[in-house]
Amino acid sequence: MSFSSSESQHYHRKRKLSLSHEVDDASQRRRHLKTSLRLEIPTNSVETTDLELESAISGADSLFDDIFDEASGEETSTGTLPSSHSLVEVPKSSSSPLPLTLGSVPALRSFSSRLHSNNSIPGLFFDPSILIPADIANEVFDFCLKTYFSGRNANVNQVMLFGRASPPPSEEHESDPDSDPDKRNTNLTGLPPPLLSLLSSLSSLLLPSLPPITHSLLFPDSSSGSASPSPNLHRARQAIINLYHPGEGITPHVDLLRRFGDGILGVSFGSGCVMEFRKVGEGEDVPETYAAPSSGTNRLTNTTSTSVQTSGSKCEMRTKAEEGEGFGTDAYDVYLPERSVIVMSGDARYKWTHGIPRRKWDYVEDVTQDDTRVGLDEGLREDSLGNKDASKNEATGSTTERSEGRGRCLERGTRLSITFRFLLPGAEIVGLEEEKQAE
Ligand SMILES: O=C(O)CCC(=O)C(=O)O
Ligand SMILES: [Fe+2]
Repeated sequence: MSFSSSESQHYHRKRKLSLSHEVDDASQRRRHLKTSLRLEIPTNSVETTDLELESAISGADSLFDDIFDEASGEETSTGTLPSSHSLVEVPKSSSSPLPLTLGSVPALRSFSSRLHSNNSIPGLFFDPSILIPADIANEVFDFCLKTYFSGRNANVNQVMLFGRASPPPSEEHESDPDSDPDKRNTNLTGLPPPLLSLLSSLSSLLLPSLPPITHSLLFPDSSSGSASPSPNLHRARQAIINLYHPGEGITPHVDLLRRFGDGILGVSFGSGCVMEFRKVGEGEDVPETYAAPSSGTNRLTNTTSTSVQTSGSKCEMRTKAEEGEGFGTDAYDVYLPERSVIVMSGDARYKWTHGIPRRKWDYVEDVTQDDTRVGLDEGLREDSLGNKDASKNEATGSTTERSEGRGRCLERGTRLSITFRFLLPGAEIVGLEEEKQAE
């Protein structure tokens, strides 16, 4: 199977929890599984095809062959950081009450991060006070649930959409003699209108806070004030939509180095959750493989990563001794409230893993710039969590909140995330490796 991203297509992923298996020996990691993918051409619903794809799966936690997001198993490159983009993120405006980069001014993050490291993550931009407007969030959330995850897709939990690359001026002229900008920016992009509106509102929302070079990385077509042209200009955009039920998470990973460029933009809908960041050690293989959202065992979380362990319907702090040994030196847990936006570029994209622990509750403590706790007043709660109004999450069952010691336990609801990335040249042709393996 192969396709060009210029043909608008999307893939539904079916969760097959029964196929989960634990494999410790790296040589036994590769498994051939039947993975059912539905290939659809969504623009004007031209065609729908069901494919059975024989493919390889790698990683002990993996439930699927992830032809787009997992390495083939041998891919262990540490990647090189594009020299044009070695970043220390410095928000350029002070218009936001909490403009921050992680590590410099984390307004809210889960307790464990404070225990393990105070270092920042260059290239990670996260400001919990920057929230996408509720009406846009609701529209996108409802649209995605209805379009991709209900009815015959009720067992799907991951969908990939591919937007067209905007062609260089000469090609653009050939393919669209009228050069109608409206056409280029809407129905011909391949992404559905609610996602295009989301992108446009994200671009405006982030413009005052992101460094111009980062803004131009994420929104190469917009005028961000960046002096240098974006490396992502004319690259196809991928939107990966993940649906997490309470208790589900995603294995720590670095997004595929050979498939995606720099600049990853993620938005949370429906519920918040903790995202864990871990620095990849010197000489350590970059873990590019990951499991799609699932409730399978996450050994990293269970044994080493958090000072607060949650299970079932309980949220309780664990003592340090219960945490286990082996935790690395650089680690942060960041609570991503619903409607919040996270940006990974530079080191954050290439040298740190991100993952979501599989649990139903997150224990979250508010901290300020100098790591002093701030009061849990209503204003802060509303700003940082976006969850002041408890009735607002009725549809998804999120977010029950309980005070526990020095922080709060937040119950997860159904969370949907949309992550936007750019395909590297050549990465828009997929499936060749998988076809070979299937032979
Ligand atoms: O759900 C999220 O926010 C993260 C998803 C992610 O990391 C991925 O799909 O690569
Ligand atoms: Fe990722």
